[in-house]
Amino acid sequence: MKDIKVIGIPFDFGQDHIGVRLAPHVLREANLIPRLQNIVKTEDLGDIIFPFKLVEAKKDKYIKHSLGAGLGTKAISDRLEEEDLSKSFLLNVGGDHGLGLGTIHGLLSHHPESVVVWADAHGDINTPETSPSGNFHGMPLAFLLGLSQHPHFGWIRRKLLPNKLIFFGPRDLDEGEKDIIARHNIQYYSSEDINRLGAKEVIEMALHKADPFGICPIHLSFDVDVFDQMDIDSTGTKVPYGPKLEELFLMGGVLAETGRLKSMDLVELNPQIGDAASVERSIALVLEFVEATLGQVFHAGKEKKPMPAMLEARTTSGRYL
Ligand SMILES: NC(=[NH2+])NCCC[C@H](N)C(=O)O
Ligand SMILES: [Mn+2]
Repeated sequence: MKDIKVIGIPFDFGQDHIGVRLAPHVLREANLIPRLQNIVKTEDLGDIIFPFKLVEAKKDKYIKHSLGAGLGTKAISDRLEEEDLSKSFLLNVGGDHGLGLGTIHGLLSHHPESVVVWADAHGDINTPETSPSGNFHGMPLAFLLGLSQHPHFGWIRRKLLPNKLIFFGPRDLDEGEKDIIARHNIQYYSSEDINRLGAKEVIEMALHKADPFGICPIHLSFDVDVFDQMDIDSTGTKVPYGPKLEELFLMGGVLAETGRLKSMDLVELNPQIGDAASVERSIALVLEFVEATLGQVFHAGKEKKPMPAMLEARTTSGRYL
């Protein structure tokens, strides 16, 4: 890989907060692009444009904003499909996690054998029928695996195989999700597993099971709510008992060191949640995670840079005392 391509995806049809659509903008304001330029040549492809959420004329019984979610994810997939990614690392900056249907569907056209690591406090694998909330950001994986049908998602034509999916850090699963995960035998490592077995060991074991020959490209779909709620404030669906900061940074590093990490979603940062200081801390932490992971993708084995935002989060969170 020669360079990084960044695409902003202010997709917010997956849940009710509108602040997530501001994240690509605030991350650029916080110097996302120059910081990546320090690692390797980086091109900002700009944003995919979506209409604002409208009050739904007729409420869908199962999926809120289903028309926006269906058309929006199709637009994302089409956009990524036409992009030349042969020499580039792709960073998709969301937006809510519903966009993962679009990004991964689009990426599967380039790398049909991809392994997907879903780092998240949640499963995001509800079908419209099992979803307790009707929020599409809790459903993208069920569509990707071909477990859900809906008229606004009739465009879906690729499938992610359940054995290519790895959950890292989930701790808030709905009953229907637990069923789906068990039925399809999907790899699942909770914060407790990670703590007990070690982040490096867990991720290596998981990759080995998903891809025994170690040849498949890897996509990391990183929901910032995978961080413990004490470590990050500016996200819409926080959950306690997350993996430790070090464990998450290590996971990013181990994926990078395989040499096969080709793309990443960064989702659910919401700069409208939390006071000014915690918004600033959240942004700094997220940027540092991206920087540390991509630093390892392009300069594996080199000495790591100091991580002030992580240390700051450690001292303010009260979790590591
Ligand atoms: N990407 C997220 N933050 N997802 C939260 C999903 C929460 C819950 N499981 C639901 O289906 O509504
Ligand atoms: Mn998620």
